[in-house]
Amino acid sequence: MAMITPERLLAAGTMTDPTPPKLLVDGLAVRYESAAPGQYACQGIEFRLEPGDRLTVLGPTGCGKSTMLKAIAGYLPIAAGRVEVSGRAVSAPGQDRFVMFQEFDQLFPWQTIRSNIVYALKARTKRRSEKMRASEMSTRADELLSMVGLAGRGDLYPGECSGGMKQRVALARALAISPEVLLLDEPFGALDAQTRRRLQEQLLGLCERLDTTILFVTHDIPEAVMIGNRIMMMSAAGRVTNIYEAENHDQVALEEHLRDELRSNQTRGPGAQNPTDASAPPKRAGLLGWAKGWR
Ligand SMILES: Nc1ncnc2c1ncn2[C@@H]1O[C@H](COP(=O)(O)OP(=O)(O)OP(=O)(O)O)[C@@H](O)[C@H]1O
Repeated sequence: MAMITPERLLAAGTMTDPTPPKLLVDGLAVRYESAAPGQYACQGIEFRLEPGDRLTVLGPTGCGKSTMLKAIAGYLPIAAGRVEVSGRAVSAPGQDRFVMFQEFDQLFPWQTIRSNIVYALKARTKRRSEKMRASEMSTRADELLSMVGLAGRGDLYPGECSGGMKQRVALARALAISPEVLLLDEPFGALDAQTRRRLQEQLLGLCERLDTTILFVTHDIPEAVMIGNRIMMMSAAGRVTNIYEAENHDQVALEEHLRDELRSNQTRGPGAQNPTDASAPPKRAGLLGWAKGWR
């Protein structure tokens, strides 16, 4: 059974923590307009991430992982609960969050990959009212390209890049924006196994180096365990069933356990996406900020 530590008491809001978490998701529920009354794509989602946390999200297909991510990004309205970044409520997209999707076409095709990154640097300096000369931006863009294994390739256009290269550029661009929270929705899903592995390693290295907070949706259990310091499992009903602290578990045993849990979560359990009373807010998961043990 999981111990109640001071950290968990803090997380549960029973003590006062002066520093707001990097990302707070508290009782989040999202409903599409076309859905039946009272039917939520995800509901009762609760977690909090501190700087440098990497939460990976697993769950059966259609359980609401992308929906949750889009709501956190501010692209979808919140039906219940709240989302905060560093204590600021999220109600629309903002530069404090950056989303990276699986599609390779997030770059401006008419600009070189270096210019794509310079564009992001301009956005960041404007947001922070910083000053950076054009030559500095160009140098910084080349540094970022080197960090993702694309040294000396800055003059290429997106149309001249492979899928894996474009995802590297997208990653470099995300890092150039330097968001408070990086949201990734199966970013490497369409890549071959070798490229995927290399990008996973690069992402992990960069996140550790830059202390980036990430929320990473994936279907791939080894990827979830490799990237995440926390792994969140969702049920077909769009609810959180468990959050694991990766470091507390043997990697192989955890992967096996997650495989079993994912299999049993395929079936829609009690409290599925259809609370009977449409006006009532969906029930909370009761997992805010702490990881349920499974041993
Ligand atoms: N634009 C939309 N309009 C209406 N319903 C939607 C829309 N997008 C998704 N849904 C529904 O919301 C639910 C959750 O979908 P979502 O894409 O978030 O799941 P997911 O867990 O990310 O799926 P997958 O693992 O297959 O990518 C599904 O029942 C889906 O049909």
